Amino acid sequence: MARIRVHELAKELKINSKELIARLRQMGYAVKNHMSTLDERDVLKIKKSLTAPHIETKNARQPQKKSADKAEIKENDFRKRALARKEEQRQRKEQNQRKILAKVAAHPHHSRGRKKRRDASRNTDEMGAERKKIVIGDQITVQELANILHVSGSEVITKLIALGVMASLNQLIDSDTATLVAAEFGVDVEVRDDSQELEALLEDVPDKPEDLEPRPPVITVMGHVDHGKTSLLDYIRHTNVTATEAGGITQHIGAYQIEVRGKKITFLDTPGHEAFTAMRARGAQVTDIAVLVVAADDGVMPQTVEAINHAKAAGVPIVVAVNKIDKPGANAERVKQQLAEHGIVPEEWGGDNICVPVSAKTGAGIDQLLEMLLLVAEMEELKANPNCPARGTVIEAQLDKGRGPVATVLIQKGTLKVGDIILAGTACGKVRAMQDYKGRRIKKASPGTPVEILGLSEVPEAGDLFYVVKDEKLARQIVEKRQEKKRLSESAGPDKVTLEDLFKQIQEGKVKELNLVVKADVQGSVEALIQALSKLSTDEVRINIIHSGVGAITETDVMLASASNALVIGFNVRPDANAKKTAESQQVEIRLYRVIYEAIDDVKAALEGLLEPIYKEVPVGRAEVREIFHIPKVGVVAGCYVSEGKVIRNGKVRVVRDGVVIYDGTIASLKRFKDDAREVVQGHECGIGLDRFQDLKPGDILEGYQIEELKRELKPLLRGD
Ligand SMILES: Nc1nc2c(ncn2[C@@H]2O[C@H](COP(=O)(O)OP(=O)(O)OP(=O)(O)O)[C@@H](O)[C@H]2O)c(=O)[nH]1
Repeated sequence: MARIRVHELAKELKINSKELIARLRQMGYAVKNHMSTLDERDVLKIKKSLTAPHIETKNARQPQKKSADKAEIKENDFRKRALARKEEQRQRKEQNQRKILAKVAAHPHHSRGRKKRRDASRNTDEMGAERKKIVIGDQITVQELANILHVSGSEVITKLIALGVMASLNQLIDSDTATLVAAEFGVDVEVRDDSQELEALLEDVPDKPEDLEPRPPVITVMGHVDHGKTSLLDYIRHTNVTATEAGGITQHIGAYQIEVRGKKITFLDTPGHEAFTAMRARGAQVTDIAVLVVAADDGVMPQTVEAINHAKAAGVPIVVAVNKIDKPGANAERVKQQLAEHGIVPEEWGGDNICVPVSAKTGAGIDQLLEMLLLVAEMEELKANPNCPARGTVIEAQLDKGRGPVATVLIQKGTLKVGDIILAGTACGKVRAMQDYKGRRIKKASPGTPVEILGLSEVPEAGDLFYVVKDEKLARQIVEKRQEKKRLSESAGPDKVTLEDLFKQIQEGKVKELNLVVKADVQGSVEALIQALSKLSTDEVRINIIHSGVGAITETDVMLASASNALVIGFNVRPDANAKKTAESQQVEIRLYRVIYEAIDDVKAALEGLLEPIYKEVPVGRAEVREIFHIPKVGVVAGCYVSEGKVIRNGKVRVVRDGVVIYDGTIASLKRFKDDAREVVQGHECGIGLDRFQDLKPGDILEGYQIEELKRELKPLLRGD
């Protein structure tokens, strides 16, 4: 089925992409940005619903509104729509209430009071005369859905299983799935996610070309250990910053700026591709140009290759500084040759990469290097609009005893001013004070500038994006929603590609490239794997080996995979302890193999959709109901005999009467004599209470079961080890 991108549809509908995205999200479509795709069927539905007249259009047509400021209308659009919806909902609720009361009034027993009235309303629902409606966000945990549906968690899980979705109580399900489940209970769902509407307010609006002005490039220095990254950064700082400033740098922040022939260059002060990729893994892209430092006496080393691949994966241009040329054993030509083998071809050899021989010790070549950075910046046409509310990225942040949360931020567009209301991650506040990299108090900061700010409510994380927003109330609302989301999604983890769900994501158009990081014990295996895996590319999805190397899987490999949404394939190697930990926290899939063709087969099977996980119901035990007790306030408890296996409290259970399943739910209470028991094994008697089921009879059979995800017959150990 043909797919259309959101921005194309927006163009067709003559509205801007941002507005369309917000509308689509309100309608329950999980669109990420203007490049997200929609299938034809959805497009038809969307067109139909968006071209239908709605409240705002009506209002806009009223003559008295004509004079209203269009820009203001747009700005308040989301709020207005939310208010209109709320009002509509309130009216509907009132209407329903009236209907229900009218029905209750017609009911002969209505005078019996409240309880009856509640029952009456429930009956009306059950009869289908009035369908209940619930309002949910774009995702919800199984337990929360069960709560608002007033059913047990296990009932929701059972419905989910029937829909082919395996989820535990704490797991998040999307609104589409929740809608299907609710429908099973005769309940309609309205999907309304304020947080998305709020977040949409933060979305970047593309600037008009005439508003853009050149901004300083932001540079990260990378390279193998001891090749001179820190020395180079220090040399540049001292010759270009300290020497001109009496007293030098009083306040050291995570980045600094220099000026070359009146043009500024911003250097990030944490060298190395690890920090660079860690930021990227958080969704922040701050670096414009990578300076790859290679010691001329040592040549290309493993971390040089890593740095190259990390920069390439980020699509950042690389300028090579061939360092230590003052040393006797220096051989810049050999370095260039080695670099060419890794796809970094010097300009003088017809390639794209500028290589500058330098010495961080004597300073030779450094001016030329800076000139070259400006040249590349010019070619990259690095521009930003300085005249809009500021936004950018947190470079580093910490809690200062005296000053509270302190964050170094890089302004990426707009101008940040003292007094602005900003939010970053789950922190917000008013900018109380700003300092530049020299520790000087400043009142405003323009794009490309690193500044240290005070005034945030908590310490944000490096890599958090920051935004200036209109008012503190809005900032707090967004932060609250984010905190809520964070709490909810902690159990679910981020949406990463796994081999298991690769096919699904390909089908949904979410994945067009499968990025892989390949590690093996020897170079021969690395090459064999790369060759065979690369050949698996299909029309739908391209296999992209973003990094490969010999040796254990490291934390850096995992961060790179996380930043690039890649899987890690290890052949005869293991992840080290940090890599394992990071893989867990970042939800990166590491697949380990001992036979090359198994790795190939797996990826192939995943591409063809043959790697679907398999779920199986596993019996746990059986109990027979011998006697029924009616216990006041508790309800029905069945005196049972465990005839097979065991019975587990909170376990799933089915009630079978005369071979027919009459209940499917959860064991709510389990007692052995008078005491609560976690489980009761075969040959013992126990008391069992079921969740929301009272109709037990002697002779009923209780069948306990569990749902297990079957590991496929994969030899390798998956995800960690
Ligand atoms: N002769 C000479 N020595 C250099 C040059 N650049 C750096 N060094 C020396 O090389 C060693 C390592 O330099 P660093 O700047 O610490 O290297 P690095 O890449 O930052 O190292 P890590 O932070 O450990 O990754 C130090 O002893 C420096 O003095 C250079 O251009 N010439």
